[in-house]
Amino acid sequence: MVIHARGLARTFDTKRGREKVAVKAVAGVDIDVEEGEIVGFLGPNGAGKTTTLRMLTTLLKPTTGTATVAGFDLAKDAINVRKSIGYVSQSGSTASEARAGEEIVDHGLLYGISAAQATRRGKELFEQLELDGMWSRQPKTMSGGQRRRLDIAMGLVHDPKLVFLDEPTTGLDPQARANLWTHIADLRTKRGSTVFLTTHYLDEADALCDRILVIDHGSIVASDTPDALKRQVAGDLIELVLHDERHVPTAASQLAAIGGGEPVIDGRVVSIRVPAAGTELPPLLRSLDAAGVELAAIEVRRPTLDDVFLTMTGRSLREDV
Ligand SMILES: Nc1ncnc2c1ncn2[C@@H]1O[C@H](COP(=O)(O)OP(=O)(O)OP(=O)(O)O)[C@@H](O)[C@H]1O
Repeated sequence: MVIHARGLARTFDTKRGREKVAVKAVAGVDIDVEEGEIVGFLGPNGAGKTTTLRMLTTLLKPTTGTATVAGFDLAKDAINVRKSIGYVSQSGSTASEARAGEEIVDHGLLYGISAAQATRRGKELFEQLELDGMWSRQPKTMSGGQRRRLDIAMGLVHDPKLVFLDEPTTGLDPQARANLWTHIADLRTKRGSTVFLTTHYLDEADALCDRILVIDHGSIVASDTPDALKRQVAGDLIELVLHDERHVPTAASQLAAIGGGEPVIDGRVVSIRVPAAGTELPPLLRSLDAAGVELAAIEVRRPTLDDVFLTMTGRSLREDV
């Protein structure tokens, strides 16, 4: 287990007017992450994602709870935790004046590797992350996507096996996001890294993550593969468009027989949600045919993570950042 956290909690004391109030940012979470997994940590604004990440990366002390990260105890051995992980924060960490290569080497020195080692690793990472020719460039002259990849290179210069990425693609255009997804997936396939990332983007979690943890109001409300989450909450939608409205009752009773609840009827369209449409369709089509029900069209729609999120938290994720 690369991350094993139990009851991790953090309360902040803040002031509301003159009154002192305790804000429970994270209310006691259990997190297990296996080696080689890419895990997405999702939740609406203020749900507690960054606070959890800051605790797991030793930047913030938990109020209560315990964790081992990369095999070291978070409370007793923070130094070794820090040496074993990479952390790419939301804002990035590049100072604007230095050259990209210098920043990488400085970062390596910070982690206790030699300048020669940091240069070698840095150049290798620049190649892997499509930053060839950028070694002597100032980060402020780079595009958003290039700067984000430079942030990631900095987080990887000491060759950590566990990488934390806080909203890695926020603010990038769709093409740069898709490009970064490839690089994040490569971290696992080419380097065997474990990746723990926070995101607001459901499509990102869906495309990239083996497993998704959903946090809401400081508590984890779901942990599963994207597919299982979608099946669990929403189910697939089967929609039959009939040639003849007179066949609606027959079609409806056959859909009801699948056992997914009451079919919804709208003119010549009869639909139902079922856990997994793939296995239901062949027998359904045969029995509709046998009953003489002619179809004009059939549509199957898989639920999106959006459906899942809305069902679970009653809130939608901020998609526009
Ligand atoms: N230093 C702090 N002092 C007081 N309250 C804080 C502090 N840091 C976070 N909080 C509060 O804790 C809660 C969780 O914040 P956190 O930043 O972890 O959420 P998040 O899920 O990362 O949100 P976002 O998606 O906006 O980054 C919020 O209510 C926030 O206002």
